[in-house]
Amino acid sequence: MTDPNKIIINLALFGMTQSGKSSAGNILLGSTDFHSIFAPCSVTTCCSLGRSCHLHSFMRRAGREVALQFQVLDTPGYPHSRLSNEHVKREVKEALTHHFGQEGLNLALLVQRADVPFCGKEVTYPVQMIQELLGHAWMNYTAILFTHAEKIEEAGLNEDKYLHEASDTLITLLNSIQHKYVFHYKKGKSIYEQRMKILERIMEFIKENGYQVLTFK
Ligand SMILES: Nc1nc2c(ncn2[C@@H]2O[C@H](COP(=O)(O)OP(=O)(O)OP(=O)(O)O)[C@@H](O)[C@H]2O)c(=O)[nH]1
Repeated sequence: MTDPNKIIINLALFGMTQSGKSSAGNILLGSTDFHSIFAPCSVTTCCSLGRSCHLHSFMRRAGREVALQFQVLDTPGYPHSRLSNEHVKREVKEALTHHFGQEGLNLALLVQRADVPFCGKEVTYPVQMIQELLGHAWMNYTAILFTHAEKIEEAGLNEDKYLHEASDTLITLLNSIQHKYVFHYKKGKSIYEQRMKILERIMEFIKENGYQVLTFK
């Protein structure tokens, strides 16, 4: 029987090689489960699922504290430096079915470096994979997690200015996903504060979507 005082939130990370998926996954989980390292090629080759500890004092329902647990699926970069696009797509599809087939996916996070312009053919590949694997309702279940956001501040911009000056491709994508985005700054605040800021925002998106999930067969 499901425990009414516990909610499991299922997230999947998508993005280009070295966009910061594993690192973002570790922040979300509050762990170092995923192997995250700088490399001039793709590091992650298989999908893997990480689970966070239960988070208390984060959410209340009907006057009672609800424990939240996040499950995060890390995926290989797309495009990948060694694996074909077909291989990566198959791997991710199988992992989604295996881990979230029944329970369902709450949110797909497109992990995108804020310091890499969102233009050209390759940046759209991960979006295409999300569309193919999530189906026609993909936009209700997708948010962008911008990594390397500290570069925005270093350039003397802020989030609003950055988005105002963004490429047409990014603006179109943001419009399709109803402006669901969050910036990750890898400096300043403690890891705990960075984590809470991102989790709060993600929970807002999930709540706005009525806690609906996408299942995979
Ligand atoms: N400065 C900065 N570095 C970051 C940020 N996010 C990730 N990195 C670094 O970028 C490098 C690659 O990060 P990963 O998390 O391994 O990237 P990935 O997308 O999982 O990489 P692949 O598995 O190769 O596709 C690591 O050295 C991270 O520490 C960020 O927000 N700011």
